[in-house]
Amino acid sequence: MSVSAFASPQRRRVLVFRELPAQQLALLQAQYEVTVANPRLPAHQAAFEAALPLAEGMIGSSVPITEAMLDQAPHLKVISSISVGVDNYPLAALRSRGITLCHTPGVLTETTADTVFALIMASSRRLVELALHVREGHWQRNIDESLFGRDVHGKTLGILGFGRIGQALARRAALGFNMPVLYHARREVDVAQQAPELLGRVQHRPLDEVLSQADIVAAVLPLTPATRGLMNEATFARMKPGAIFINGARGAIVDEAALLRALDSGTLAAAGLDVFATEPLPMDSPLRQHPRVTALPHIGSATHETREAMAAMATRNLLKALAGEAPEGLYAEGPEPL
Ligand SMILES: NC(=O)C1=CN([C@@H]2O[C@H](COP(=O)(O)OP(=O)(O)OC[C@H]3O[C@@H](n4cnc5c(N)ncnc54)[C@H](O)[C@@H]3O)[C@@H](O)[C@H]2O)C=CC1
Ligand SMILES: O=C(O)C(=O)CO
Repeated sequence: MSVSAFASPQRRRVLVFRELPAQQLALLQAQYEVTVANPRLPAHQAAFEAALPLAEGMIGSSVPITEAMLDQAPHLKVISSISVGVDNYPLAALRSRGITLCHTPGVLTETTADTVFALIMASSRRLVELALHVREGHWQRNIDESLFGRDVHGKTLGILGFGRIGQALARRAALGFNMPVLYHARREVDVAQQAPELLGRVQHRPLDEVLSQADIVAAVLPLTPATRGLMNEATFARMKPGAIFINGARGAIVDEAALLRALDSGTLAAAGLDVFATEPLPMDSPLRQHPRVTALPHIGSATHETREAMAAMATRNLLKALAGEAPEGLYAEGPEPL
């Protein structure tokens, strides 16, 4: 991606802070003066900062937007995130400044649930480890039980967060793999109304019960002040000995040092992680090399189809919101603060 600006003083300005497909960029350029500058790239930082003072709209993802940036952007009306998670945005500051936040719920739900289920399979059946066993030439005779995995079908799945992705994950587990599902969420879901196909197959339980009864626990809830560090020394200790932990949410919901201790003490048999406290995962993180960790580079929604759908939805959101119309992906905080 190159830093680009198409100057024309009278047009309203939009700042694109992460790569956008050409088609979406063209839609923006047809109506707005567009600067493309990703502040995570040193070569783009100056252009990003120079664009803030005139920007009315911003679109992108994976960049923490700070109050200091908002201070530099007095004309900003809309931020359109190419993500469903909104933990990169200072929600209270946006609210108090009257800046609209949009996101991309729904279009990535099924793909992210696929990724989380893939991590469940990979961690339980040791798929990555055993594929490397073949690739590295260690398959010289039939494997013995030291390399056996664990069944997935029929095991109890605990889901932390039972919204769009949690319910899509439950469908895969309950309907495809005959797994009883326990879930922990801020409130009980009316399954008969929202997911009738899961009636009788999922149960809402307090966190402690989900942790102590599930064979596999998968986190798919947002990162908020209430969920930061949710999985820590005490909560890992409540999990079944030999259980598997999967994180498809955000890295910071987990105390990574406590996770490593839980793996090394034998509390956890394995962990499957798509997200990390620091991304990309630092080279010296012990999670990179741990034999019982399957680590992915935050690919929950990373398919061609889904990333295109997210970019298209985020672009529509931005154009609508800047036109003063109601965008499909308006981020609205629920009745309870996050
Ligand atoms: N790994 C990846 O690439 C991806 C990760 N995600 C993460 O997944 C999250 C969930 O996405 P959706 O299912 O679309 O969201 P959603 O809003 O539909 O569902 C969130 C669920 O979490 C629950 N929840 C929220 N705060 C809670 C708390 N303090 N305690 C217990 N439960 C709580 C809610 O009650 C709800 O059941 C996103 O916020 C994002 O962080 C989303 C997409 C891709
Ligand atoms: O949408 C999100 O929140 C992601 O993590 C990436 O798709």
